[in-house]
Order: sequence, then C-alpha cells, then structure tokens
Amino acid sequence: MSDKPILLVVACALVDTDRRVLIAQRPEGKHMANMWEFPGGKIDPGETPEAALIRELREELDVETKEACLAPLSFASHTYEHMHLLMPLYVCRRWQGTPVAKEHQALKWVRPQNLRDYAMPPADEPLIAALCDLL
Ligand SMILES: Nc1nc2c([nH]c(=O)n2[C@@H]2O[C@H](COP(=O)(O)OP(=O)(O)OP(=O)(O)O)[C@@H](O)[C@H]2O)c(=O)[nH]1
Repeated sequence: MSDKPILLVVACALVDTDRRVLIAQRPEGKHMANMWEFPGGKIDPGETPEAALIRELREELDVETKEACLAPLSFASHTYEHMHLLMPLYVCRRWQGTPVAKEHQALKWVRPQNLRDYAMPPADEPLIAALCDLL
C-alpha cells in the first residue's frame, strides 16, 4: 500500500530517420531542474492520453502529430517523494514541423545507446532499455 497520490503523465519518444530520440532539458527552478526528459506532461481531466500527448507536443515543441502516429512502447511506474508516477511512453516517427524548445532549456537528438550519458529522472531508466531494444 502507498498513501502517495498517483500522478498520470504521458511522454513521447520522437524518433527520427537516423533512429535518434529527442530529449528535452527541464527548465531551471523546477523539480528535477536541468535533467533531460521525454517531452510530455500531465493528462488533464477528461483528456485521453493520446490527446494529452498531441497537445503537449504542440505546446512544448511546436510539432503536430496525430493519434495514428503514436505507438505505445512501455510505461514507467516509479515512486517519488510526494507521488507515484505512472507514465506511458509512446513512440512517434511521423510529425509535422521541426521541434523547437518552447518550454525547455534545450533539445537534443540522441542515439538510444547514448541516453545514459544524460541525467534523466530515475523513472526513465527502464524506458531507455525499451528504446534500445526497439531501435
Ligand atoms: N514529461 C516528462 N515528465 C517526466 C519524465 N520523467 C519523469 O519522472 N517525469 C515527471 O513527470 C512529471 C511531469 O509533469 P509536467 O511536465 O506536467 O510538470 P512539471 O514538473 O514540468 O511542472 P508543472 O506542474 O509546472 O507543469 C514531473 O514530475 C516530471 O518530473 C519524462 O521523461 N518526461
């Protein structure tokens, strides 16, 4: 049993034609500042995970994609100090636009084998293995 609230967050690995994955650096002054994460965010009430992800990719990266281009890959289930994070990770290979960092400090395209060179939130560790297997 846990008395911590479950936080539902949806995240996306954008994968380019060179099989690189896009990671984004969290802003200064936030929880886990400067760490590199998969784009995404909290699901709003009444929103499907896919709709939330399409919205977050638009807000954070200025890219447009659609539900048919989102393939579920794995999920993170990780206890943090104040909540338990449940985070489905989708893979997206088709989108419109060039990603720009609208809410992050920086963006980087990284080969999955090199993701461990970047400080990522602890919840993300098992997702790296899933991406290495896939790509
Ligand atoms: N988008 C994203 N969030 C992640 C990842 N890994 C991980 O632990 N998280 C956590 O999931 C939550 C995402 O929420 P969020 O992006 O909507 O919120 P935030 O912390 O940036 O702050 P906010 O509430 O001001 O928007 C954060 O607690 C974040 O640390 C990841 O790879 N991508």
